[in-house]
Amino acid sequence: MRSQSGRDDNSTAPEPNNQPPFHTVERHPRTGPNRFFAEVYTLAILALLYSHAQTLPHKLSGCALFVVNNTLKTSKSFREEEFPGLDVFICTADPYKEPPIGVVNTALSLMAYDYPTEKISVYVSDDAGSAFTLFAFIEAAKFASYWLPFCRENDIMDRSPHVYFSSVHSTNSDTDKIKEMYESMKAKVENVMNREVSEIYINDDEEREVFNKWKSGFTPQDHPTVIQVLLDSRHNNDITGHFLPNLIYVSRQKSMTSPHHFKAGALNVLLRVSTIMTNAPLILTQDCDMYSNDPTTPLRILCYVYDLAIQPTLGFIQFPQRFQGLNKDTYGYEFKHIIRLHPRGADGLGGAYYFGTGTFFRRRALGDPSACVETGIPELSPDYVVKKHIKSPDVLALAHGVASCNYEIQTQWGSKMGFRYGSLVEDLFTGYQMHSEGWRSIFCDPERAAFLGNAPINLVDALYQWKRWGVGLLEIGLGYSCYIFWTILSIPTTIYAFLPQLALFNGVTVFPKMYEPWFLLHVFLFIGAYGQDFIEYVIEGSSFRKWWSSQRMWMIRNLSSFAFATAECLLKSTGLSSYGFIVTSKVVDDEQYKRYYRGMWEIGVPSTLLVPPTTAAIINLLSFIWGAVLIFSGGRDVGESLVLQMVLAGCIVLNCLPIYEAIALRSDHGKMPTKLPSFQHLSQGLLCCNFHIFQW
Ligand SMILES: O=c1ccn([C@@H]2O[C@H](COP(=O)(O)OP(=O)(O)O[C@H]3O[C@H](CO)[C@@H](O)[C@H](O)[C@H]3O)[C@@H](O)[C@H]2O)c(=O)[nH]1
Ligand SMILES: [Mn+2]
Repeated sequence: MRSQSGRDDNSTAPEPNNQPPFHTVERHPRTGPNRFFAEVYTLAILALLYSHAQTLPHKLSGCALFVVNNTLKTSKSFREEEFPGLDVFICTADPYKEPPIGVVNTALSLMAYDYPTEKISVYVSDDAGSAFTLFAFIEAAKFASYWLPFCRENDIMDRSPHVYFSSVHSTNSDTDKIKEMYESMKAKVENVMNREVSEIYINDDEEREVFNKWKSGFTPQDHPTVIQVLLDSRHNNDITGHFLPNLIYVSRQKSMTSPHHFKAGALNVLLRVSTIMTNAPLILTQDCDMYSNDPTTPLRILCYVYDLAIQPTLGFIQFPQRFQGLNKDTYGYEFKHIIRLHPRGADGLGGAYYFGTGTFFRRRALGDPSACVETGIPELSPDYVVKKHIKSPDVLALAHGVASCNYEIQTQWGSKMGFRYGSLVEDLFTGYQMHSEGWRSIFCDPERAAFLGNAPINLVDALYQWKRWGVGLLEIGLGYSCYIFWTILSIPTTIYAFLPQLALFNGVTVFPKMYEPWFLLHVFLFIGAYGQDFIEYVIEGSSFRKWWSSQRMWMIRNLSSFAFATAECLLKSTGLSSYGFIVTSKVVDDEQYKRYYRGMWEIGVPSTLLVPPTTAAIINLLSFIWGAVLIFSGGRDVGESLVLQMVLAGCIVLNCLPIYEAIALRSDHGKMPTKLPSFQHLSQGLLCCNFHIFQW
């Protein structure tokens, strides 16, 4: 454990006064059965290896060990003046994939937390350096002075205006008025995207001066730092005279010649800028689409932060990344295992992973930048008490300096300090490194989701997102969690999706026959993995349909995203390829959304990522039909020897039903594009099958 010197800002826990505990630790009720199953399953796999059969893909499932419950019963014992400051970091990177009005909604929902407003500072990192995003936030700052008191006075839970106005809500003249204001802000923010931020949108000289920076040669990849304090809690009040939170727009300097390290780089800039401006001991990192769904969330955090028993080593508190509007969850984004079940288990093993969003950090756990010999800036210390005004020229000059693209050269940023570089899943990597340094984390999963975001509603977007995660997991290496094996599982999955089927074409048996002793082992491994997965989904309150989507996407991801990720990593290691962070689109097209809501697959655009699943779909269907012909003509013996291959091909065919539908039965824009590169591959595949058939 790293030593912690100096007084921790959070250590002023209120007196216990015989109050109930802040939170309790319980053993998960399914710990025993889960462990037993894991042991039996491991033995079965060893038996399989022993039998020299090939590895069967299976899902590693976490052993839930402990659950940490928290309670708000004691929140009354805190005095508001004692609440620690909270710096909120919101990242955005592309105004076309992440429409500014969405980012604004996220920011407003967080600014409206049930927390002393003057203690909240919201920092927006704009990696695209977009005047549209800045413009949107200038408008949001004005709207906030109406929205925050409205939320407070009406005690509303949905504090993202978009969510509130889209839901069933009471209507009266106040609501109508504020809705009108929101709609007019939204229209302005959306209209400006179709042109540029011209004179008609600029209100005063200060704004004109800022937008002047966007003239000559300013591009998303090459531009100077822009830091704009849009709200300053010491001077800006809402319409009822209450303080407003600080709101600061930050677009770090970018240059074509300096690496920017994607989101981790953006977060590190915010870490430094915020240390200089507000230096709150608590930091919340948020993706731009993950809005707050529960205004009391920061109060829950205090239940952990103030617990003296865990405080010395507490690094971060993680909330699950939950998504709204999943409906039939076509692309398996309920993530029961990754975001709910496994972190609970990990809680009993030193702490949940960092998911990149919905995470409250203690600032000191991210390192002490002032201790770096190279910097020597006392204002960067986690213990530094900010006295200067946030808009003072000194503070702004220093903040611009630490946001420059050369600042990190020859420092420990990204290696020993802040958010870590070196993986496209910087979140998991940072959490892993913090755990290795001795920090622990806590998973907090209240019934009402603390945050909700958007999952992709397009198959190709989903596959690209998974490919990035696959590459990131491989970059981390084989040291951390079972998730690293996910990418590698693409190799056996691809083998299982093609090899037994090609053997089926030739009538060759690759699995044990029905009455052979190893047959039952295969059946157990198959039913055991799927059965446990299913039971956990259902016990956790999910539906059969969602479980089915999740297992189907597991297969598709392995054949596509993870297979490409593995290939890409191999190419990169030979110097033939490089990769970047492709931002997932958050744009919601109404037509696409309607089809998604009906549970239809949305493909529409050609992509090489679709090639392997499409080819697997066709090969499996043909081999299943051919196998049926063989069994029909060959009799019982042939049936007994091909049964496992038939079951495998049959399951893959069932999983691929939406692909057949998208190829042959649909005419809408979401169908499989006819120019898909797979058809060339497919014909090669068919030629190869014909060859085998011919040989047979
Ligand atoms: O150069 C970049 C690229 C991305 N982002 C931001 O990073 C966030 C996550 O990007 P997104 O495209 O939404 O990726 P997801 O795959 O949905 O994100 C998941 O996976 C990422 C790691 O791959 C984590 O950083 C995220 O927190 C986690 O939600 C967004 O707010 C982006 O604006 C940046 O700020 N700079
Ligand atoms: Mn996202």
